[in-house]
Amino acid sequence: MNPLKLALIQLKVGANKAANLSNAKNLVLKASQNGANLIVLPECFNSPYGTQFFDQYAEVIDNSKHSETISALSSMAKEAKAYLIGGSIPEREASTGNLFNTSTVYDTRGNLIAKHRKIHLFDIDVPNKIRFIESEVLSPGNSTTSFDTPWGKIGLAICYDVRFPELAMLAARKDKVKLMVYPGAFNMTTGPLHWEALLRARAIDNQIFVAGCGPAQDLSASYHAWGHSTIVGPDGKVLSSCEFEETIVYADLDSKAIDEIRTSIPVYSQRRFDIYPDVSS
Ligand SMILES: NC(=O)CC(=O)C(=O)O
Repeated sequence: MNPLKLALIQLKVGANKAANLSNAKNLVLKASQNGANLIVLPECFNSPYGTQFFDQYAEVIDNSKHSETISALSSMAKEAKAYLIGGSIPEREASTGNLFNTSTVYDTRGNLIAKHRKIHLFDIDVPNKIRFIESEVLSPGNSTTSFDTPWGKIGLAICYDVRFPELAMLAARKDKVKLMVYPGAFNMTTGPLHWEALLRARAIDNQIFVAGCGPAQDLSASYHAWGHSTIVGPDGKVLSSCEFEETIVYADLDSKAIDEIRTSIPVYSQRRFDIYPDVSS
């Protein structure tokens, strides 16, 4: 099997949903023309990121009746003939009206094959820096997500979920994922402090590939994103990254690298679950 060519689209997101979708489409097609097999968009890619926007931009995700964004993503994947992780969007659950931060995944024919609702909501208050309380308007998801591809299983979670190592470990050990993908949107406070460190930590913990895809920075928006979309190898080295601008970050992922690091530094098989089977209390 040839390596998986991964493309992270660091999209510039604005207030106009139709423009965001059309911009995403252009860059998805560009990534596929450059040979990408799996293309990723950032967290909240069809709407500005902010609790004040989620209700206005929310869409129902329904297999039989596709929303504007779901239809657009499905067509993009089909036209690109690539797997597509559609960043995330504000989702409205039809039966309850509850809102979620939700990522959807499409195969090369445009079929919706997986859906992840952000499990850990971004509730932080750093004095004089940033206060963001997603739980004021969003409900949390309650399940982990992985999906099959010809390159093996891929795990999916969203942004703040990266801070919780248990999720990636579950995916790596139970689902045997080779790559964990996080559409994200860190900011100018938490980005420089933690973004790359967390992505590298999840890769080193589990000896898998890890990717985080953020939006480009827009200083006229209320939320100043950190950008820095990054792909990390199973040995913890950054394979590819960028800064703040709209761009596409690529890397070729060969699963042989996972076998090599697990053989040379075998922590994957040296874990002592007899000593720490449950650390929840
Ligand atoms: N946007 C997020 O969910 C998370 C984030 O910015 C952070 O953890 O920092």
